[in-house]
Amino acid sequence: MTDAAASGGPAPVVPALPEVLANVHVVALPMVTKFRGVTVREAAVFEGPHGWTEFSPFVEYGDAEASAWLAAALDYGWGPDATLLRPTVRVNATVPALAATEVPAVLARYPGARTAKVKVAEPGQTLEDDVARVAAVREVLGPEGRIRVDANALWNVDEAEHAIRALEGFDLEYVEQPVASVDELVEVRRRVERLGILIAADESVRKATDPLAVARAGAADVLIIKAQPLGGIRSALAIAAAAGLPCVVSSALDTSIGLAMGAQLAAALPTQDFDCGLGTAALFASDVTDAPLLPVDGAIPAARVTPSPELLERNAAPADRRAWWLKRITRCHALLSRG
Ligand SMILES: O=C(O)CCC(=O)C1=CC=C[C@@H](O)[C@@H]1C(=O)O
Ligand SMILES: [Mg+2]
Repeated sequence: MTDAAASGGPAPVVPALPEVLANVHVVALPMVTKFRGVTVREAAVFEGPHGWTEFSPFVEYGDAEASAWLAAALDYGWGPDATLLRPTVRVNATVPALAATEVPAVLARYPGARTAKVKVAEPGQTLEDDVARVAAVREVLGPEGRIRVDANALWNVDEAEHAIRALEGFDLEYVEQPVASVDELVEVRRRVERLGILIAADESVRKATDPLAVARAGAADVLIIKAQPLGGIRSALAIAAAAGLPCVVSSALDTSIGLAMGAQLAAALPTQDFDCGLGTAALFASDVTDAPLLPVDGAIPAARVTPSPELLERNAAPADRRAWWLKRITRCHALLSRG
């Protein structure tokens, strides 16, 4: 779990449990395409005095890791509002590890996006599949488009070097989490430095005990920061400031309520050199609001989202799943209360 306090972050805001549980809706949102093995995304959304907020750690995460996501939800609903420096945030298209033939249809879901993030290194697929997918994206975006790839730590150092060389001709903006550990990132970065390809760290920031270890080791050129896993907007801003590296805010496959939290984090960063991975409402067949944060002209607004009661009802998770989420919130709340 990320320790926000250890990185100089703000003390968590923890309202009493009955206040948190007073108005929890658990939803199960269908997706248009499988993404990181997920076809139905479960999330808990609830209302604090500052507006609607979201708690949606992936179901396989343990309580210690999930409690950082609860800290984020509570901070967004109960804590102070972030100071926003821009009203909208440019987003990238997110291309799951699909066949190259499916790429044009996926990109069409992100009107105006000039950047695409392409998933690679999917188990059961080959480097040829990745090359074909990236080629198809380059074909649609044209030479001016920006392409980044995300391996989710699934390569070893040699595989990463080999794959990056195979993909080099597509003019990559950066390679996200090619390998798992900070030491391996350092080595891959050293090996591809001469190619002028940047390395970004994602899991090494959001799943690390010390989210600043990457920056200290010089293991990446860019940090991927996510509001929920990093304990909230204020905590993520503190990590970004302490790291001193360019940051790309990305979604956690949140509903539009959580995406708005991410958009506010992005809008509060002092600089924004890269498009953000916050266009993922386009991967959902249904959301919690009639006005989901779908990209328009390649951007989404950095404004809070209020759900529609009809959609909360229509997308409500089954009773056993709702009970599971309420227990999870209760356990994570206990961990946060203990400090
Ligand atoms: O960054 C994007 O374009 C979209 C978000 C995204 O890729 C992710 C969201 C949720 C879980 C992660 O496996 C994944 C990522 O690795 O960045
Ligand atoms: Mg990633």
